[in-house]
Amino acid sequence: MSLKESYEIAKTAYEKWGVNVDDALEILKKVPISIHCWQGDDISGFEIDQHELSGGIDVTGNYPGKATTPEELRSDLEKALSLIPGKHRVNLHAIYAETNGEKVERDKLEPKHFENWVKWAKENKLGLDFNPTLFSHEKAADGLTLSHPDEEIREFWINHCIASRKIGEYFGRELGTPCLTNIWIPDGYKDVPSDRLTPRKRLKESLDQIFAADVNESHNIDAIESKLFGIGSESYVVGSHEFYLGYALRNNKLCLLDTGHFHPTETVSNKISAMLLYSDKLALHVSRPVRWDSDHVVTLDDELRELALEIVRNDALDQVMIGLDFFDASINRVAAWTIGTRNMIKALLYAMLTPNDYLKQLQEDGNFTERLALIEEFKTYPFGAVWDYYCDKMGVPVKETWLDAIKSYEEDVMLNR
Ligand SMILES: C[C@H](O)[C@H](O)[C@@H](O)C(=O)CO
Ligand SMILES: [Mn+2]
Repeated sequence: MSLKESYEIAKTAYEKWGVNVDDALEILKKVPISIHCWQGDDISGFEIDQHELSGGIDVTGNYPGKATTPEELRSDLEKALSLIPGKHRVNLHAIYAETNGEKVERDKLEPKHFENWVKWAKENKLGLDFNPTLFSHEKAADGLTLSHPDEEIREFWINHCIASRKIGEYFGRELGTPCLTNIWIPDGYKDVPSDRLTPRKRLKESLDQIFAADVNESHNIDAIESKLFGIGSESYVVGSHEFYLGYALRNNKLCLLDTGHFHPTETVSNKISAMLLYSDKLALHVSRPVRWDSDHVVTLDDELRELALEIVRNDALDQVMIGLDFFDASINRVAAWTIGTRNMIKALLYAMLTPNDYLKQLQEDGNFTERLALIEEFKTYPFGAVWDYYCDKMGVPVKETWLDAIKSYEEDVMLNR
């Protein structure tokens, strides 16, 4: 049976429940996923004096072929993008600046240090997002940055964040699509603190200074990312969820929810509807925590589907900015991007092929038997046939055939580095 024939059969099955499959594919095509560049080089970046990864995060594995230059990283991203249906965005960290062999301190970074990325994004019709890098640096050696008791250190990181917002503004202006500039800091303590309030007061003041700098909001959107704990900040993190939720609501900033940054039994899918009642927009770092914030490659698991369902059934595709955040050095890094991003898109498609209005009505009517029965039956509806047809229509490999492209690229390019 051809892809088209299987698709037509699947379409009939979904349409019986009022799902317009063609419309769903049209909508899906326009949903951008922000793909994080740092999966390609284990968050090393291209600074002249490379620092060891810090900030309580870790990349494990030594799979060969890691990108070590901006050209290699861009080439790897292009390969992954050629295997992923749709038009997407690329998310950069400040450590991916290109400074022509010159040492430029992070607080002195300028748009010109990202000209190559912008040129490349234009050529590939991509939007760019950005993050200041407040880790892997001697001024973050004790795990404190924007909440540091030392004013000079705080000042350095405040200036880095302001510089980053200006770089974000430049991306947005040049590319005609606003850049999401997201601030994540590692600040916290290994052991039980004797004062939780003072560091939070300092972080609040630092953020106020960062956001006081004049940056055009139509080109740059500010986000702040919370965390529960990291390696070395097990007992206390200054930028907790409650801290940033309060700050974002009061100051009209976006909260960025990383799916690995909460208690293991807490789910981000359950937070979206609550937060959207009070904020117009929020952002995601979709990751897969395994026992801790391990940043495993995103799989099509229950929580990913639930996350996508919450975005789709609440009509929030324009309100939730979807980005990814995982890093695995134990497998081919281009394959990691491809698997994780295809899964995110698959989850959105799955959500769009669910008869959400009907299921909502069943709940309103108190018909929980039919609600559960249908949710379960839809898990084995011919979703795969629609996905395969979509990939084919979008000109990317169908099913696992994309692996062939990875194997050739690994042999011809990655292993020769
Ligand atoms: C590279 C990091 O993952 C990123 O900056 C941050 O978003 C994070 O999730 C830290 O745990
Ligand atoms: Mn994150």
